[in-house]
Amino acid sequence: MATLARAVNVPKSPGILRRHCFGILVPGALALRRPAPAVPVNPLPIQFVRDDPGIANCRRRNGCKRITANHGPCGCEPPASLTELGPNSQELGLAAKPLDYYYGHRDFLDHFFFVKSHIFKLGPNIRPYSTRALDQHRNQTSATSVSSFPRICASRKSAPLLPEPGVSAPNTPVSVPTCTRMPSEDFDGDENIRAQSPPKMEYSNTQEQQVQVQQVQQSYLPYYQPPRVSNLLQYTNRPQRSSTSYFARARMVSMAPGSVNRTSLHPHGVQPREHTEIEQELHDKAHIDYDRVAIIQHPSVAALYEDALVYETGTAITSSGALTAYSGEKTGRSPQDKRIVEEPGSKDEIWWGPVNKPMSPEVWRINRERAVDYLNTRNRIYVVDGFAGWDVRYRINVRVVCARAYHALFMRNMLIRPKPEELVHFEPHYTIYNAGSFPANRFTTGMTSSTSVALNFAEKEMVILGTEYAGEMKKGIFTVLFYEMPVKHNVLTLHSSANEGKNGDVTLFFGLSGTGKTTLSADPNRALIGDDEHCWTDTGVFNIEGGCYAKCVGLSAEKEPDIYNAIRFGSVLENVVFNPETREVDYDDVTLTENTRCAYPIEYIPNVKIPCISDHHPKNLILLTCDASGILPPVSKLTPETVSYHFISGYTSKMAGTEQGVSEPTATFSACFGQPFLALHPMRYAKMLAEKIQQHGADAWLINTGWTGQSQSTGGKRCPLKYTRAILDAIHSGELAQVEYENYPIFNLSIPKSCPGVPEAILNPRGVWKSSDEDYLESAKALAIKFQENFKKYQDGCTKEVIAAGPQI
Ligand SMILES: Nc1ncnc2c1ncn2[C@@H]1O[C@H](COP(=O)(O)OP(=O)(O)O)[C@@H](O)[C@H]1O
Ligand SMILES: C=C(OP(=O)(O)O)C(=O)O
Repeated sequence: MATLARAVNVPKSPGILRRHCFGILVPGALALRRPAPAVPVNPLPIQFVRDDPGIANCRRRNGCKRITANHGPCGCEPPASLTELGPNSQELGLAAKPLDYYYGHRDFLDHFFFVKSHIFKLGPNIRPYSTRALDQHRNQTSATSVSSFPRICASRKSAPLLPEPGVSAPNTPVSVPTCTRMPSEDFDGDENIRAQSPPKMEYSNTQEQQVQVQQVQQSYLPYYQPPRVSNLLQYTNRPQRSSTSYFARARMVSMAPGSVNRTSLHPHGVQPREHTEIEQELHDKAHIDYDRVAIIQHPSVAALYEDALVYETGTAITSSGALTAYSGEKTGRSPQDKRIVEEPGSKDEIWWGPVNKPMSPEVWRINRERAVDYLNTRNRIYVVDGFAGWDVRYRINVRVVCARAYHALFMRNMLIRPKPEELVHFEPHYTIYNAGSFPANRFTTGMTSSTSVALNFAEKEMVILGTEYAGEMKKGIFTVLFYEMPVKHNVLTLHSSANEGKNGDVTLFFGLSGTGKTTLSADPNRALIGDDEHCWTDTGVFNIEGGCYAKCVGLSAEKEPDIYNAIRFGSVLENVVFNPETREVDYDDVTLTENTRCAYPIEYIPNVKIPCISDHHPKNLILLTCDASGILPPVSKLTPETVSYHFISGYTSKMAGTEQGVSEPTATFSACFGQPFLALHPMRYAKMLAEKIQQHGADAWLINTGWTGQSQSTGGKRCPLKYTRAILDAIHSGELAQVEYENYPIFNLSIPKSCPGVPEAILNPRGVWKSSDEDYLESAKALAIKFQENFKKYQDGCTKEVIAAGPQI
C-alpha cells in the first residue's frame, strides 16, 4: 500500500475543489466529494461531527491542508470505531507508511477516507456537505461544536447521499432535488473543475484489497458519462442560474480536455493529479495556495498567447504574429523604487546610495507577503524557469512566478530556455515574484510610492509590486549578476551587447539604454552573441540572456531588417499602437510611450551564435554614448586610460521613456554605462575592466550615436544609423585603425580624419556645427565641466593618468 494514493493518482490536497464541491463531515476531517445521484435510502442523521480547529487554522493561515505526523491538524485520530463512519464503512487497512494527506480527488473520496495511515471505505450514511457551509460554521463557532452542525446541515438537507458502493445507479438521471447551488456557484468562473471519471485503480497491493477496489470501481461506472462536445456548448450557452441535472453537470465538467478555450475551465484539465515539485516548493517557500490557484508551469508560447488574449486587457496578435501587450501606467523602469534588502551577507559589498537604497528585512517581508497574497487571489499564476548565463560554470537558475501571461512569455523569451530534461527537478537559485499589477502599500515604513522593485541577496528573491513593466524582471536579474559574478567568481559583468566576426574576433558594445547596443550588435556580417548583458570571464565572453529586448520606436524593415523580422509569433511587443483592423503596428506612434519594445528569443536573429558564448577575449571595445549636446565626435580611438575614464564616467543621455519620468534625452553620467544596475561600487568593475584590457590588449573606441551639428534641443540631427554602421564596419575591417588621426581639443580625444563610407565633415563636430564658433566653444566647455565635476567622486580611486585622460579646459 506504500503509495496507495499515488497509485490511484490522487492529488495531495483537494483544495483545488474546495469552493466547488461538497464535503463530507467526518470526525476530525473534511473530505470532499462531488454531488452524487440521490438514492432511495432513508437519510440517517449525522452521527459524527467534530470540527477540528486545526484544519481551520491551518487552512486560514496558508491554505495548507496536508496532514503529516507533525504538520497540520495532525491531532486527529482515526475514528474510534467503524460505526463512527457509518454502517457499512470498512477499514481497508493501513497504509504502509503514514499518508501525508487525507484529502484527495473527489471521486476517490467518494469511497475512501484517510485518517493518518488508516484507510476506510465509506458507508452510505455520510452526508455530503457544502464546504461553504462548513466555512460558515467555522466563522460562527471558534471552538469545537457538534451541536451546530446539524443545523447547518439541515439547510443543506437536499444534498444527495452517497450511494453505497455496489448499489446500482438509478436508470434515469436524477436531478438534485431542491439544490440551490447552481453551476455558477459550483463551478464558478474558469477554474476548479475536475472530471467525474472513475478513479484509476492501479493497486499493487494484496489481492483482497484489489478485489475491494475493483468492486468500488465497478459500482462507479454507471455514473460516468464520457465527454461530449455538445454538452459543453450547451453548458456554456445556458443562463448561469438555470438548474442543471447532476448528469449534465458531470458531462459538462468532463469536457475540459477536449477544449482549448479554457476561458471557463480549469487549465489543468480534468485528471486528478499529485502536486508537482514546483507546486510543492511554491507552497512551502511562499505559501502559494496551490489548490486554489492554478499554477501553470512552463507554459507553451501558444498557451500564453491564449491566456494573454483572454485575460489581459490590451493584448492582441499583430499582423506579423507577435503578441502585443500593454504594461499599464508604467512603461519604463522605476529606478527610484528599486531597493536592496540590507542584510549581513551582502551589506558590506553593496554600493549604497541613490542607486541601491536599503530596504529593511521587515519591509521586505511585508512586501513579499503582499505579493504572495496578491498571487493567491489569482485564478492562475505562471511559473517560468530558465537560466541566466550561457556559461554553465556560472549560470544562475531563475524561476519567475507571475500573474500575467505577458510577463511569463517575456521572461520565457529573455531567459535561456532549458531543455525539457533540464526542467525536471529544476532548482531555482533566484526566484522573482512578480505581482506588478498590485500596488505596494505606500504607508509601509520606508516606502515612498506604490511601486516596489526589491532584491534580497540573502533570500535570493526579487519581489515586484506596482509596476507591470516587464523590463524590471530582466534588469533585476542583471543586478543579481552584477553582484554574484564579481563577488563569487571574479567575473566581470557588463552592460553591453556582443557579436563575433567570422574569424572569431569579439566586439563588446557598452552603452546605457537607447545608445544602440541592440541595433548595432545585430549585424548581418557578424554573429550575434547578445544584445544587452554579458560577462567577461577568464576564457572569453558569455551572454546572460536567451533573448533580446529591442526598442521599436521608428523601427523599419529597411533600417533594421533583423530586428523587424524577429517580431513574429512568440515575440512580445510592448505598448505599441496598431491598427485595430489590419493589426499593422505603427512603430512611429509613441502615443503610449517612446519606449516601445519587443522581446524575442535570440534565435530569431538570423546569424546568432548558439550557445551565446565565445571563447575569445574581446578584440574591440565600443563605448556607445548618445550625446544630446552634439559635442562628442561620432568616433574616437581610446587609449587604455581614456577607456577607464569614459567607462567610469558613463556619459550619455537618458533616452525618453526607458525610465519613468524621462520624457526627452537628458544628459547623465551613468557609471560603467549601467549605473542603475550596479550592485557594487563602479570602481570595482572599472578596475576589473582595466586589468582585462591590459591582459588581453583590446582596442577601444568611443562612438557617439547621438546628435550632430547642434544639440538635440537646438536643431541637431541624430547621427544617421548608416554612418554609425559604416564606422563599425571600418573598425572591424581594420581600416579605421590605419587612417590618420587628429586631436579633438578640450576632450582629449583622438579622432580619425577619414572613415570609409562616412562624410569626412561629420567626423569633427566643430566642422558641422551649425551656429557660431563661440556657441560651439561654450557648449563644449559646459560639457567638459560636467565631466570634471562628475569625475571628482571617483578620482581618489584612479591613477593620475586616468584622471588626465578626461577633458581639460
Ligand atoms: N546612429 C545610431 N546608432 C544606433 N542607434 C540609432 C542611431 N540612430 C538612431 N538610432 C536608434 O536608437 C535606438 C537605439 O536603441 P537600442 O539599440 O535598443 O539601444 P540599447 O540596446 O542600447 O538600449 C534605436 O531605436 C535605433 O533605431
Ligand atoms: C531594458 C533596459 O535596457 P536597454 O534599453 O539597454 O535594453 C532598461 O534600461 O530598462
